[in-house]
Amino acid sequence: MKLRGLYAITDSQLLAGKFLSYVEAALEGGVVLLQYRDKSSDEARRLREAEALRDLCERYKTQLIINDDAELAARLNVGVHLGQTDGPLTPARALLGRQAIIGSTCHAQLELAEQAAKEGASYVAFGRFFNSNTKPGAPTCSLDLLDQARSKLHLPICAIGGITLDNAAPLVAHGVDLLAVVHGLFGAESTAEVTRRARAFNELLSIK
Ligand SMILES: Cc1ncc(COP(=O)(O)OP(=O)(O)O)c(N)n1
Ligand SMILES: Cc1nc(C(=O)O)sc1CCOP(=O)(O)O
Ligand SMILES: [Mg+2]
Repeated sequence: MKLRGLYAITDSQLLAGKFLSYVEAALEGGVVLLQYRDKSSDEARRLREAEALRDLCERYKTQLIINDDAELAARLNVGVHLGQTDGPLTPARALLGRQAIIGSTCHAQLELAEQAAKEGASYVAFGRFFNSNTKPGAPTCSLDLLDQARSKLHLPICAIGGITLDNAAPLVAHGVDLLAVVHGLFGAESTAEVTRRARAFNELLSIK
């Protein structure tokens, strides 16, 4: 499966009271990957919500990725995204199997991406590129790093951090395959606007 397109990431605060309707609106707009990102320790709610997202993703033929939690991903038979402090890639790959999508946060460091590639990552994520409402303190990353990454890596490249429809085009021009977005998608005023934005992000990546 080619990993190219909009990568929507949920935010439990931003989506409070409209979680499934906004996610479904994004899927309607053609999201390629959907990440369940919930930083709480409410295991029961996390399982319930992740199961609901898995069922929705199955209907829309979208791949679900769980943030941080390889065990939960294994339980649901979906992918996982791991940051530098979320546990090593190699055991996660062994747990989830060869087909699973496993993403790795590489901040602005090419060496981290090369290491992730060796350890079996399916894509590498760089960021943050712009001011982020969701994670204002994340380290920053430049477009130059994308050029180096594109020439050295043979994996899909994901960009994250403050991405909106107004600032995403240069990322695509510098070789990004996946645009990972929270606020620039789910900060919309209505479900119709979420769907419109999702389609427009994919059009930037020449995906209709
Ligand atoms: C696609 C994508 N890229 C980067 C991150 C950030 O992961 P991490 O550094 O582990 O931070 P948290 O998201 O866990 O706060 C991500 N989640 N997704
Ligand atoms: C979860 C996350 N990780 C980042 C990184 O740079 O690693 S930036 C970020 C937040 C992305 O949300 P928004 O699209 O609202 O900025
Ligand atoms: Mg993490």
